[in-house]
Amino acid sequence: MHEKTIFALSSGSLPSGVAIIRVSGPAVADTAEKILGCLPPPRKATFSRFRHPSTGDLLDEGLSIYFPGPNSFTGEDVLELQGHGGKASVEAILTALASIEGLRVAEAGEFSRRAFENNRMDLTELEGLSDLIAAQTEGQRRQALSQSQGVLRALYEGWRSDIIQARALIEAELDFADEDDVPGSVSDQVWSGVLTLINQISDHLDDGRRGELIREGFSIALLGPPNAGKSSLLNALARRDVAIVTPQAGTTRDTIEISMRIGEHLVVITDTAGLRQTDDEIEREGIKRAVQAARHADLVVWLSPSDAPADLPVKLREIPNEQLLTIGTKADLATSQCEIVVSTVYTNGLDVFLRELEDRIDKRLGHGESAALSRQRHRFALNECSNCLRLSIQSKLDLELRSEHLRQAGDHLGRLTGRIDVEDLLDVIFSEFCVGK
Ligand SMILES: Nc1nc2c(c(=O)[nH]1)N(C=O)[C@@H](CNc1ccc(C(=O)N[C@@H](CCC(=O)O)C(=O)O)cc1)CN2
Ligand SMILES: Nc1nc2c(ncn2[C@@H]2O[C@H](COP(=O)(O)OP(=O)(O)OP(=O)(O)O)[C@@H](O)[C@H]2O)c(=O)[nH]1
Ligand SMILES: [Mg+2]
Repeated sequence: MHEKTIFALSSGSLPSGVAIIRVSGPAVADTAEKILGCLPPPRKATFSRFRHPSTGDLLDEGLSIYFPGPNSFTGEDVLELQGHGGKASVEAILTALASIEGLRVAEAGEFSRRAFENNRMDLTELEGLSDLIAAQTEGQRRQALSQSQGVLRALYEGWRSDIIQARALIEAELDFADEDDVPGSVSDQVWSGVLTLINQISDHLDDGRRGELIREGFSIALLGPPNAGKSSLLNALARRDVAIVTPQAGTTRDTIEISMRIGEHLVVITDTAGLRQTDDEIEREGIKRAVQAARHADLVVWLSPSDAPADLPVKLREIPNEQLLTIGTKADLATSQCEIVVSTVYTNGLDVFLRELEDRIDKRLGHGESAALSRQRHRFALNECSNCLRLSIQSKLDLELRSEHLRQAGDHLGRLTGRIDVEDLLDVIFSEFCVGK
């Protein structure tokens, strides 16, 4: 339990219709007495007057809710003061709270941190909560909500307890190794169970980075010869004048990124320098970056001008078919061989193009059918876990060593959910939180 009671404005920026100030910690009951004159009934929204604890001045009136611990968001006693969302009203209440002995302003993410420390949430749920607040698309919202409700926690804790169970059986076998009548079949079963687990983890990892792409954004690179209309298309998609467009070939050099929503998903679209042979040093650097962007993209859109069709250059032929979409541009000037054609002059074909993008993105990212890992941290830990499990099933190794590999495998999952030594990770995770969360 923490000594200090923390408080902060938990609702959004002011002014707002209503503002929610949360207080959490051992001094909550005392705080309620001082500000409200009494402790409101548990878990009931109660109309109250908020008064300054020493002067008795009326500060605001609103609703108060008391959540006695451990049945609260943080697991501690929590008091919510839901007042008017004026800057001065909120300031007056915060100042009054600060004047009470034992209370201090919460740091960013501190309410959530206490929820973690009181075992109300594990690390993956915390990350889900942080993602939920950052979510900008329906896909992100759905994934973050289910993660904050513990889909990954359930999966990883389940695996961890399987490993602990397996290790217990192996340890038992080690203890009885001197006795002649121990059947080998127990450990055979254990190792076949571990093999099943390795396969489950591998299926979970082998998801085309679905969860990470939902969270970070699906990346699309626009490539083509100079003057194909890449920057014009970027501007049309962004509906603003982001990139310079001129009739001169070789206008764009730096890569230019925009973020937008397509269907349920966040997408990052990169405009690039037109590909051609050139002696211009700056342009050459731009082309190098363009090729890099193409290699890192989840989808490359190749723009072939209808009036001067251009094939995909050799250095982009390594890109797999399903990550490539060729479209004809400047459809107003000539007929194109391409199935999808656009014209940014008459804004023709943009809707068909967008629908094709949406289809491809949805196919790749799905609709949150199964639990997907959402961070590289998860991928690293699961890979480490899996490596240890693979070592543990090597029958030529000493049984004691194999058991040790099992222990390490379990520890990697424990770090993933925050059950073991994660102090260093906490600061990283909470740095993403805002004050009041
Ligand atoms: N006013 C308000 N709205 C809010 C929050 C809040 O803190 N205050 N939340 C802040 O994130 C979210 C809801 N999160 C919460 C999570 C748990 C409990 C809670 O009291 N849990 C108890 C009782 C559960 C139950 O009755 O089933 C418990 O888990 O024991 C409250 C809010 C979104 N809306
Ligand atoms: N007729 C017609 N002209 C277009 C269309 N799209 C772009 N243009 C023109 O083509 C020229 C080149 O357009 P950009 O968008 O700058 O082409 P880019 O592919 O970005 O060119 P670089 O940056 O040089 O590689 C400009 O003059 C545009 O106005 C189109 O759909 N139809
Ligand atoms: Mg350009």
